[in-house]
Amino acid sequence: MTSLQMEPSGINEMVILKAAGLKRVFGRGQAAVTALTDVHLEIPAGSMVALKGRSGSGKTTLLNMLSALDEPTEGQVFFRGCEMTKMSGKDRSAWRRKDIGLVFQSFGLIPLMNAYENVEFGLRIAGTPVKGNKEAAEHALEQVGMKERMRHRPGELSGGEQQRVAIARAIAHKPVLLIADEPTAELDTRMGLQVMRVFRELVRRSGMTVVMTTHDPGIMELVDHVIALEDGKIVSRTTIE
Ligand SMILES: Nc1ncnc2c1ncn2[C@@H]1O[C@H](COP(=O)(O)OP(=O)(O)OP(=O)(O)O)[C@@H](O)[C@H]1O
Repeated sequence: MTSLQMEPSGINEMVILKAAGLKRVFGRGQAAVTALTDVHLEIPAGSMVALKGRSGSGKTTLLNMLSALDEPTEGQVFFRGCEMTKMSGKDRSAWRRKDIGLVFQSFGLIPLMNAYENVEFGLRIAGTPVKGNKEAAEHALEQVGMKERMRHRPGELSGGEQQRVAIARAIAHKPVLLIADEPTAELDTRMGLQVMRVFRELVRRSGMTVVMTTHDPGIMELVDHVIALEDGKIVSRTTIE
């Protein structure tokens, strides 16, 4: 492992996401909690990056800033050089729907819908035109190795398979950036590795960028860069050789 320089610089085509001077304070006065402070980073396009840190270190808060689900108290977030923190809420939502896929620890599948219906429904609620949705949903399920099981409901699938369906739902609209909050936390080691393999293939085949949080040291070895947080600050950046 060597130290990774991800200090802020000018607009760089190879940088998909950049954060400059991020700070996030929740609440006011005596009850104020500073969840993030002085965060600068650059995420290289087509890489897998893990944010690590103890519970409460600010990982989810940072992911929420990077995906524009939440706004920083101070600082800026740039996507391909374009400042997201300046955009209106409406424009940010439109950007998120088009360019970002979101994956969560708890899968979030609808129990009464089979795998295919979950993915296709995800496309519909994101406002993707219905024409082409069937092909897009099937292609996404194929990419995660779940096409054969697409008529199965979540209750008939293992945790790892459910998470793969959730990933298919997140990538069906072909986002360039996948943001995943503890995607392997509910899974055993073998299934966690399956999910990581799926991410790796998405990066390799379609050049997607994956930014995820994790507590698991085994998972961290499988990414390209690890950013460690402590008390809301970045304390180390490591490139995995
Ligand atoms: N909406 C909120 N209101 C007040 N404090 C918050 C809020 N969200 C997060 N925090 C606080 O900000 C800090 C960072 O929380 P965050 O969820 O980002 O940590 P985390 O590293 O993702 O933790 P975990 O691994 O447990 O998910 C914590 O002290 C948390 O209590």
